[in-house]
Amino acid sequence: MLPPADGREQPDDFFDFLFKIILIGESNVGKTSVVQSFKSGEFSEKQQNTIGVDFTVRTLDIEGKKIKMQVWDTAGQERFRTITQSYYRSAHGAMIAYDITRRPTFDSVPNWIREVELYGAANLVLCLIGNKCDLESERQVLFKEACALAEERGILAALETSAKVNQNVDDAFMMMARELLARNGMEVQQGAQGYSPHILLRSNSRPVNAPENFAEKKCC
Ligand SMILES: Nc1nc2c(ncn2[C@@H]2O[C@H](COP(=O)(O)OP(=O)(O)OP(=O)(O)O)[C@@H](O)[C@H]2O)c(=O)[nH]1
Repeated sequence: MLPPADGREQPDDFFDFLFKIILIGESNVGKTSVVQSFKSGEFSEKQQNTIGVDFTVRTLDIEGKKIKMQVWDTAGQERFRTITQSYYRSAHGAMIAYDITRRPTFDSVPNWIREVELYGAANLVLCLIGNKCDLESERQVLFKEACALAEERGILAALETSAKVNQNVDDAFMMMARELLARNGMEVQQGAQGYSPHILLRSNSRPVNAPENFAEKKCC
């Protein structure tokens, strides 16, 4: 959408880019909490399990552009799988979340990648999110394991987040937005040098469903 040329105030729903991001992963890994943290910075210990799909919107300002992030928070429970799959196709980016304190939620990440490959659009950008990193003493998954998986599968970034203490949540969405802007021909800097040790940003990620030779792979 182009801004009015006469300098009039922009309406609330003005934006330069609209990106649709889907959050997927096993039940109770904290998808709804991450979205809430992104939207309002708030956290609640008690969350209802998501039924189907919930929508949230937040507008980011990146290098003078208004980026509307429409985030689809999906239910992790198996019984909603058919509903949630129908949302993959129109997503520009997908965040696969796991819980760093529950190994099986990380072990199932390849299944979620397969879902995205099956039902997602070409060129969909993928991020991996290890949530609940505030619970360090209960950790069952090392960050380097997530990094290795990201390298192996051509995932844009691996991040450890905490919705509870609002750690790295905004960074995850910012990275996704910047990558999508770059793929839309905008010149944007990722600024990865400022990120924490719980963030791996790969410069040569390969979009899901893109040919194998889209980008060369390199090791950590
Ligand atoms: N300590 C801690 N607890 C968290 C964090 N994120 C979420 N939780 C808790 O984990 C539980 C599950 O969180 P949800 O956000 O409902 O998980 P979900 O992945 O959306 O679950 P489904 O809707 O079933 O797919 C809740 O009790 C949250 O309070 C976090 O970063 N740290």
